Parts: sequence; structure tokens; C-alpha cells
Amino acid sequence: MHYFEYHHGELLAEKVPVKKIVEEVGTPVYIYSAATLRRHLQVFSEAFSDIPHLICYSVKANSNLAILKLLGKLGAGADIVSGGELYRALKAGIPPEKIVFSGVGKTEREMEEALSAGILMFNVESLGELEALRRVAQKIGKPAPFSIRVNPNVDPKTHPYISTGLKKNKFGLPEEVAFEAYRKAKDDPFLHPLGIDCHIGSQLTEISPFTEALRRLKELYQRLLAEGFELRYLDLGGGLGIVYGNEEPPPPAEYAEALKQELRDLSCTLILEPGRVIAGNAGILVTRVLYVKSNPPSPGEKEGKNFVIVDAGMNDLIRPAFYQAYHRILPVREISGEETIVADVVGPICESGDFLAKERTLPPISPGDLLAVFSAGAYGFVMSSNYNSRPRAAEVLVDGERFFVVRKRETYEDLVRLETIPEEV
Ligand SMILES: Cc1ncc(COP(=O)(O)O)c(C=O)c1O
Ligand SMILES: N[C@@H](CCCC[NH3+])C(=O)O
Repeated sequence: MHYFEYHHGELLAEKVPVKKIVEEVGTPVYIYSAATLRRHLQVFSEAFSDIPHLICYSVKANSNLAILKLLGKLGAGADIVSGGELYRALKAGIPPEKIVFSGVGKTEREMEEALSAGILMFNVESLGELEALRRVAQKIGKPAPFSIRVNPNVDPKTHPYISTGLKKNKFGLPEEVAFEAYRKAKDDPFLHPLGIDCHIGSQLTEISPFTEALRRLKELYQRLLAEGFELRYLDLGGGLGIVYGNEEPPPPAEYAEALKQELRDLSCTLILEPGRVIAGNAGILVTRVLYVKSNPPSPGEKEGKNFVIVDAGMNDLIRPAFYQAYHRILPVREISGEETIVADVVGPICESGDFLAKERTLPPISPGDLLAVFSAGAYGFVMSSNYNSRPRAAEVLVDGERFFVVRKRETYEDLVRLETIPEEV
């Protein structure tokens, strides 16, 4: 299901006036739909409405302040992984008591900032981190609420780079080690065990790895209750997949049903940390075609090679280069006729890995055409960089009849702002 439907040159969820936006801010530009973001959060949240739950939107998926504010206003909390994300979440008005802090490499400074801010809890990923958290808590004289992130060694059946719940991944602690860590923390005045956490991976398209992980978490939760711990939260992380091409991920309601079944005899608040499923299909990247190049076939070959060269590169959207990810691409205009071409859609960066699509069947494309790259709302702008000294794209949020430039395009001056040229060199 794609939430922007292509129709007569406009991408609709609410009418997204792509051409008008491009006239104002140029290309490449990320365009997000407020209506779609709201709907995604509501559908997800409603699926859990009959049990105690907290949705902590995973800020890393798309951390634009306007989007955080929009989701926060609908009741979302935040899953953060850095001091920078804490700063953003608070700035966008997300209440600290709805923030959970994950990540294997939290620094003591970041812990101090989060503890002072009064976040709900830390998802602790190693014994060393638990000791550091204790030190911080003692220093500022405030017990640290925490969960241990368990690594349940469950195969999420996703791309290896975004699998996080296998023993070979750096995340979390095995159940037995976690159990011992809870025991050690039990009577510590500066450590306050509040729950158990896990996150097994991203872009999961099957339910069974989630239920398997939840079963393991539940067992540990019950063991800890039996030991006298007063836990309240079970955090299953994020990870629900979306449609990019021909994937068939379960809809949120089905996913929620399976989790609720698994939890039926347990009294706790379920925390979920969805990112991609909220933001992924609420955004597109719009890029302009600069050139179209056709290389003739080599001797013995039937076909030549076509390249559609666009003004967005791997620095703008790295997912195709990094994960060989598929993103649907369509021209922002009416498509007439049956004629097609097969081409690589490539960017201006000096790397052969700089592509948005390989061997893609497209309607005929001309220089000047606008192309919409779909499903770019999550892990799009946030993973962009200034490689090749390219200013990062603008971000625009469409809300009903209006649109807002929620992040300006960077300028060359922005690129050098933090640099100094020492006299001596
Ligand atoms: C700890 C944690 N929570 C939540 C998420 C969000 O995942 P997704 O965007 O797949 O929902 C991630 C990213 O995979 C993560 O590392
Ligand atoms: N960046 C990844 C998802 C990473 C999830 C973070 N734990 C992607 O684009 O698919």
C-alpha cells in the first residue's frame, strides 16, 4: 500500500503540490505528508488501544522537529539513541516521561543529560554501561530507571545490516547475563529496574520473529517477578516492515493481535518503538533529471546501457547503495502510452555505488523531468551527508492545503561554517 497515489501529475494523500513545492525550494527535496504521518501513528496506536501501551516513535527514522512535534501532539513518546536525539525530542515538546534511551554506546555525559531531564528509562545494553549509569545516578543523586536490552538470538529474517537480535550482533545481552545484572542491581539505591527491552531488527515482514522474541522476554519477565522485582514495562522495540516494492508485511492490527495473544496472561505496559512504519511511506524524495545517457551495446551484446542522471545522489538517499534497497520511482507527470526504457537511475556523486535504482523499467524520461522516489520518509534525510560537498536537501511538510519548509536547503556557507583555516598552515 503506497500512501501517495499517483494521479495526473500530483502525488496525493492530501494533494501534494510537488511542482509548486519544487518551484519554491528546488530539488532535491524531501516531501512529507502530515495526514499520512498522523494516520500511520493512529492506526498503529489504535491497534493496541485495548491494552496498556506506550508508543515511543523511533526518532532515528526521521528526526525533523516538525514531525516530532506532530507525532508528540498525538501522544507519541520517543525512542532515542543519542544526546542529540534527546535534545530534539525535548525541543519538539515530547514529554521526558515518555522517552526511552537505547543504544550500545551511550556516554556518561549523554546519560547525565537524559537522567537530569527525567526520561522514562534507559535501555541498557552492557554490564559496563550499567555501571556507568550507576555512577552517573550517584553523581547527580537520582536513581536511574532502566531496562536491560535482551538479545534473544532470534533471526528477524531481514537485511544483515539491520538485524539486531542475533547473538553475533552487537546489541543487548543474553538472557542469563541480563538476569544476573538485574539481581546485582536489585538492592542498589541508584539503579531502579523498571522493565525489560529488546529490538531484534528493522523492516521485518513476518510476525513470528516478534512473537518468538516476546515469548523469551516474557519468560525472563516472569522469572524476575518471581524474584521480587517490581517491573512494569515490556519494550519490544520497533521493526515492523513496510511496502517498498513487493513486500507483504503484516498490517499493524495483525501484528498487534499476535503480540496481545502472547501477552494475555501478563500484566505490564507494552512499549513499542516504531520508526519506519510511521514515517517511511509518509515521505518522498523529489529529484530532477539532469541528463539521459545511452551507451551503445558492446560487440556481442544485444542491449546498450541507459543512465538517467538525476540531481539526488547517495549523499541524499543512501539506502539503495547501502542495502541494495528498492525504492519505487515514478515521474511527476501524467504517463501516456506503453513505451518503456530500462535504465540505471544514478546521482552526481563520484562513486559507482551512487545509484537510486538499477535496471529499472521506467516510462520514457527526458532531462528536466521530476522523479518521485517513494518510501523515503524513514532513513532518508536522516542518513544524508555532505559527501562531495553537496548541501543537504530541503524538507517540506504538506498539511492539508498548506505546505511548510521545515528544513531549508543547506548553503555552501553552511558546509564550511564549523571549519577554521589556521594562519599557520
Ligand atoms: C532500538 C531501536 N528501536 C527502534 C528502532 C526502529 O526500528 P524501525 O524503524 O524498523 O521500526 C530501531 C531501528 O532499527 C532501533 O535500533
Ligand atoms: N537505516 C536502516 C534502518 C536502521 C534501523 C536502525 N536500527 C534502513 O534504512 O533501513
